[in-house]
Amino acid sequence: MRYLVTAQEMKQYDKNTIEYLGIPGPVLMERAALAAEDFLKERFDAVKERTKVLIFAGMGNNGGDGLALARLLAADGYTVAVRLVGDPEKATEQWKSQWQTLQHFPVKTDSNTQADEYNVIVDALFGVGLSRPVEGIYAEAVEEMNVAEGFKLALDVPSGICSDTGRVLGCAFLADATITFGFCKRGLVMYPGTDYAGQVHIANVGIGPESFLGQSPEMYTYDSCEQHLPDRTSSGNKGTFGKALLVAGSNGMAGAAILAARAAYRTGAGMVKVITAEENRQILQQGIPEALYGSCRQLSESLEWADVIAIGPGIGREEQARECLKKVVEKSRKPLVLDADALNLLAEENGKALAEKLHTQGAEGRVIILTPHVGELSRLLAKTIPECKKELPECGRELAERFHGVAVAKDARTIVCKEQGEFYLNTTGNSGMATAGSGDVLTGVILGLLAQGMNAIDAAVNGVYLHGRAGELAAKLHTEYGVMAGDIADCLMKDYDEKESVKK
Ligand SMILES: NC(=O)C1=CN([C@@H]2O[C@H](COP(=O)(O)OP(=O)(O)OC[C@H]3O[C@@H](n4cnc5c(N)ncnc54)[C@H](O)[C@@H]3O)[C@@H](O)[C@H]2O)[C@@H](O)CC1
Ligand SMILES: [K+]
Repeated sequence: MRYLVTAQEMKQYDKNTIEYLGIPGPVLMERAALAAEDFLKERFDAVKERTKVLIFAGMGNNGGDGLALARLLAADGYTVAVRLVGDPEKATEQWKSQWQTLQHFPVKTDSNTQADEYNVIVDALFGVGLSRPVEGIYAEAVEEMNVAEGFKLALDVPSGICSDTGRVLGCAFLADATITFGFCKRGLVMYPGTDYAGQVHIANVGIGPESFLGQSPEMYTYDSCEQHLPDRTSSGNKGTFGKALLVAGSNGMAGAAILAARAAYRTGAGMVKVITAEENRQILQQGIPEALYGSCRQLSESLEWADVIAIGPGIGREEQARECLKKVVEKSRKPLVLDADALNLLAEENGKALAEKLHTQGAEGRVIILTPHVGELSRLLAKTIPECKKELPECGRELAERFHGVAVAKDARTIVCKEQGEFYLNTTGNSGMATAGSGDVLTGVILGLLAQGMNAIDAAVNGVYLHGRAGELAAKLHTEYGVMAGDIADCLMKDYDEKESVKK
């Protein structure tokens, strides 16, 4: 598990480390600079004589990190120059102290440096203290760094990237790599910040969980399959691994049902039954012979049969779909995944009564997982799409609260939200997954995990992780251009090592 922190959280943890744990600020800064030095030495020690480093330093402690790095590199024999950007009179105390020390080292600090004469550019303009758009001399400095040739390293956060959202404030440094201190900042994994950050390295500078003092970060991610999948009993039969009911596919939309059913099986469900339009019967049975088939008339008895239910992929918004949704809500209390048109139906004026019922059921303990993309989320919350995109965690949480369930807010960085507690931000996947049917596969994955007895939050978190990971494997085979939803379903679990619970 990897924490993702906001600027405010990071500042609080800095403060706690210094004031409560008693580790002085200059020690933290020194460790930050040492980590950055190690990072550069690993890459450039072999060509030290030819390496010329130019560090752009702002007037805050990020600039202070830059000054400390300049000193360490110079002491180690590197050719180093520092370009100050801002008014040193207004610099922080730690910065001033670093500046004093730097005067004893062979570092060029006049303003005549030309970025194109250096082959390593370090951005130490702003870190988590960035508070407004980058303009004027700061924007000019960012522009100069960006057009320069050579390797580009950002300290803590690329200047201009909002640590909390990944948004560009004015303009931003385009790094090859970012070395970030203490904890990974949210903006380094969210878009577009992640593209500006390049490769992200997290340096331990002595700020750890001990510094939380009861206030752990609100967001986390996973970097590998470290999270646990349901145990598989060797003696289990198909009943052991759960009976999953999938209500999917109106006339002409059999593909959605096939994709979701295949994904549920690939994730480990014992039995999958698909309730779909009569017209889809043949194509469904050819497309996925492993699945049981049922018509909409058989929904009530199938609800009895099932352990878990998903409804939505390709159902459309016609009367039959509305009838099915009504039955699923009114005649069952079993764990339920709601996706696609099931969500759109709930957002409609005449879906409000059903939404109310679900809210009550959620409060009474029914497991409810909603998997809206931003458009569906905006309809459900009666907000605009830009509003939802801008505040995806908050909007996801609002939806989770509304249904007393778990909301999977799908975007390039999908966020899993509970009513309270931390958010999971997913970092697996790629642009190849923005393709028709990809969401149907995710619904199947989550359904498959629920069928095996996983709780709602674990099924949602693991589901989006595995779905994204399958997308990465599919892109290896077909490139991001060529990935189709069926490829994602086929790549599910392909690199999962049951014994190690990590990527092979
Ligand atoms: N507190 C600590 O002990 C540690 C801090 N560290 C470094 O310190 C950084 C945070 O330092 P600070 O809090 O001083 O903040 P920054 O150095 O990120 O920048 C803050 C300064 O920039 C100004 N500023 C913000 N946005 C601006 C804009 N768009 N245009 C012009 N000026 C702008 C602010 O008014 C402030 O003076 C971290 O990112 C990290 O690099 C590290 O040394 C690790 C330990
Ligand atoms: K920076």
